[in-house]
Amino acid sequence: MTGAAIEAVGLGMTYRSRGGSRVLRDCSFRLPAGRVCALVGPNGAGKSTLLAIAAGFLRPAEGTVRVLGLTPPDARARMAFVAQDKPLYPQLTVTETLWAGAELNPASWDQDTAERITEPLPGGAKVRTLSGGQRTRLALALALGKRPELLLLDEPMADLDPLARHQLMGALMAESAEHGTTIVMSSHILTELEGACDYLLLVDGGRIRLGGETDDLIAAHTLLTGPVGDLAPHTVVESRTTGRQLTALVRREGPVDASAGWETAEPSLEELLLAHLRSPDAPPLLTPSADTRTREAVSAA
Ligand SMILES: Nc1ncnc2c1ncn2[C@@H]1O[C@H](COP(=O)(O)OP(=O)(O)OP(=O)(O)O)[C@@H](O)[C@H]1O
Repeated sequence: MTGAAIEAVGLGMTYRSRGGSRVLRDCSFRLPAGRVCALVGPNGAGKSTLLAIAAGFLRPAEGTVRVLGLTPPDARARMAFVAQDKPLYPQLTVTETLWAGAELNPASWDQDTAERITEPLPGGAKVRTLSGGQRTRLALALALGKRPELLLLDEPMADLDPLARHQLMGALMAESAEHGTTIVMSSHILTELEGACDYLLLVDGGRIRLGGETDDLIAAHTLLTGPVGDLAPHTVVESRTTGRQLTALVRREGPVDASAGWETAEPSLEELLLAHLRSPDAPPLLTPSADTRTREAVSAA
């Protein structure tokens, strides 16, 4: 699949009850189709708001968002959204919920996939009697059964036990690999994302701080440890000194000065994210595939 699954330009959002203060500001990014994207950021960063806008449940105050090349409401039939509170009909049973999924999505419904996900649940159990994790399983079954091109998941794994998390993560990965489904998954559990997601969006304070291929974002950074010294010309994300010892995360602008006596290492995903979260003034970084200006520049040339 080619093209963008999501393309946002200058997205801004306010909630009236917050007196007009911005919860998203000037968010511009592109998520190429077919990627499994981790949406990370601290509590209150704006992740759920961003997902709800992409799903067409909220209208942005500023800017535009295109989903699968369409406005979010027009793209709804081709995407699925599992919100944090997993809204389901409490009076329906598990089996009836899947029937409803089939009725609502006659053209695309995949009963086998949905049943594979709900397999451990008793079909006759009413939704209102299910545990939080069991409801999550059913909500994911509905979403995957729809066979969407884009799957938006807001903290999907938070209430699942480790085995269920492992199994459902595997099902999501298989779905993406087999059908090219784009998946966006918000989470605070970095270990769950590290091996699974090949794309990353870091939202912090309503802004996009990092966006792009996880490997490329990691590779653009270097951890330096050694004697205190001049870090120019590199872009410093975070630097700490203890006595005469320096620890810094930088974006390399050319080779690292061999005479400075620094040891260099590639940061882990966690080190990369934590350094950015501790340094809100570090400049944002979008790889070319995530940068909406790249295509404008290419088409203008
Ligand atoms: N319905 C609402 N009305 C008013 N303010 C809201 C509403 N929903 C979210 N907010 C505010 O918008 C900001 C972003 O919230 P959002 O839920 O998008 O963050 P998040 O990154 O998903 O957080 P978390 O990781 O805690 O789920 C927060 O300051 C929150 O208080």
